[in-house]
Amino acid sequence: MAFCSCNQFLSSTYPFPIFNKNSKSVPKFLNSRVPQSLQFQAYMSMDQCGVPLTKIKIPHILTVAGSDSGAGAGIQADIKACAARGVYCSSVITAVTAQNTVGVQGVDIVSEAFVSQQLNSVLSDMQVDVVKTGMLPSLGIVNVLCQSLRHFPVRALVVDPVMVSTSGDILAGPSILSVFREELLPMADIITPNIKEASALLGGVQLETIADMCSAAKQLHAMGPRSVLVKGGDLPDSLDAVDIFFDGKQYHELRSSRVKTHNTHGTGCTLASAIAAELAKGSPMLRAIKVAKRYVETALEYGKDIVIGNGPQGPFDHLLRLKRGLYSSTKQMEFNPSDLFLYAVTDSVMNERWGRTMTDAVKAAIEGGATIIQLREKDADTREFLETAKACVEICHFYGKPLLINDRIDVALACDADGVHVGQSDMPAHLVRTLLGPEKIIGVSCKTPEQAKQAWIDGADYIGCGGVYPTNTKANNVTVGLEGLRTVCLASNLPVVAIGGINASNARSVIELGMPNLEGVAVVSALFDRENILSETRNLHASLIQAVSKVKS
Ligand SMILES: Nc1ncnc2c1ncn2[C@@H]1O[C@H](COP(=O)(O)OP(=O)(O)OP(=O)(O)O)[C@@H](O)[C@H]1O
Ligand SMILES: Cc1ncc(CO)c(N)n1
Ligand SMILES: [Mg+2]
Repeated sequence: MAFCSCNQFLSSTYPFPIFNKNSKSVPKFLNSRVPQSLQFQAYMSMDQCGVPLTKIKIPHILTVAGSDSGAGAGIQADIKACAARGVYCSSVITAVTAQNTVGVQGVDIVSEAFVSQQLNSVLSDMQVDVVKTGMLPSLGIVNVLCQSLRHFPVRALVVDPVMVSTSGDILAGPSILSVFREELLPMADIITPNIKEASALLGGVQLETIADMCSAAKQLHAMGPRSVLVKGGDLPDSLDAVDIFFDGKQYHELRSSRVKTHNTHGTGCTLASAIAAELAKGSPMLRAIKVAKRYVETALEYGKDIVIGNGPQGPFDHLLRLKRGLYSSTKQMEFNPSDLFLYAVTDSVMNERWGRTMTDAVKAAIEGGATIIQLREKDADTREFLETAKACVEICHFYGKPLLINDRIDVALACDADGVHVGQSDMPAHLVRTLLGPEKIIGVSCKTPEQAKQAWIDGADYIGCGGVYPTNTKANNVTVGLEGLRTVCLASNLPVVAIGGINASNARSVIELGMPNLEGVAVVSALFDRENILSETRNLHASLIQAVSKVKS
């Protein structure tokens, strides 16, 4: 059945018009023979491409700020901070700066008419919750912004009164001060000046102590904003990063440890965007500031050692990810279905029985021909498991083999494993994919065609199917047999690895099923509950090679 396009969809229950409300055309199918109530349900639930029309209002920040070509501050910082804090961010650009870690080499101011046009485009259409302002380089731009805000009121306004970059370059001159004081500040729910900006707004008073910051916050509050945060990132001789929040009644001293780093370019823009993000999610002001400050501190800590540029003040890591590559000895393994050929699943109880360490067992299995390792740990302490997992990642990567973690997504993330394997009662694979991201390898245990189809929809990379034969390794495990394995392979769009009671003598029957997407066998006891892992793995590998060549011939 053909359905009409998205922009003809209007919901009477949704508080905002989601799609083009000017569309007057009546959906064609309303004239067809399908009962109208059914048509409406179908219409409500999917578009012409079969895409579900789920109505979710995303918190939306509009940043009105300047572009920083070095991308540590300005619009670029705002968008990254909003992405990190899980809100949508649109952007009205007021100026384009040529800027790097050394300083600001040039500024090109966008005309007020074009700033106005951008504001109109976004505010007239996109359901903005909170506006956050940064660099507002001309009096005209501040004026058109105030006009737009009066015309399109939003839930909250966060004003970061950007004037001077940390490098000392002027981003907005004294000409804007009067319109700032008279027009913009009284509309703001919060203003977030740093020490220099607070001083400039107050006509040049010196601010050197926390008491000075409190007094400045009070005087700025008298100019009309609902609350004031004076930021102390540049407070001389302060061991902590101290900010003062004044809500008109009470002062709050917000203190965090000062991260020892030169990578602090853009902390102010980032803090203001993160405050806006929390407000858009519904937090009250003080809570929004505390969360935002904690986020800035975490991001600074995370990015304190990164090197970008040669200047005195580098950018940091808004998404807390850049550092990852530096510490892992090798990059994430790319998944190849042939990795499933001889899939070794570890068992620490068996290792104890034979008096060996996990790392020795993993090493022996790989040297014997294992093509992928899964660490399966049911009882160990998390900390002990993590340490073992880290050591095993190193070994596996040394040999160029992927390492997966059974069940424990947290451990997989913490040791930067190549992926995880989950069962039907563990976390659903689509959530695992969300948590681990697009690169990691995800395997799912499936016993039925339905489970196999779901694993594919959920974004898994492979299916583990079993128990093929009865096994003691897993209690109460249903044996699906070779026939069950065949059914799952036939139903699956994904590569399959067979598991359950497989060893060197019966592996051949599994391979001889001849299913094109059956890539290999997974084994526990046949390798690890034996005296010599190396020779057992070699044997199994040889049997598999033999079986495959027989199937091919
Ligand atoms: N080294 C640091 N460690 C922890 N927090 C810091 C550090 N430097 C700044 N901050 C915090 O970052 C936030 C931004 O304050 P800051 O005074 O740096 O703003 P700013 O001067 O406007 O920044 P920028 O102009 O670089 O964007 C404040 O909450 C401040 O306490
Ligand atoms: C564009 C821009 N906005 C704000 C700041 C303040 O950090 C900066 N350096 N550059
Ligand atoms: Mg600033």
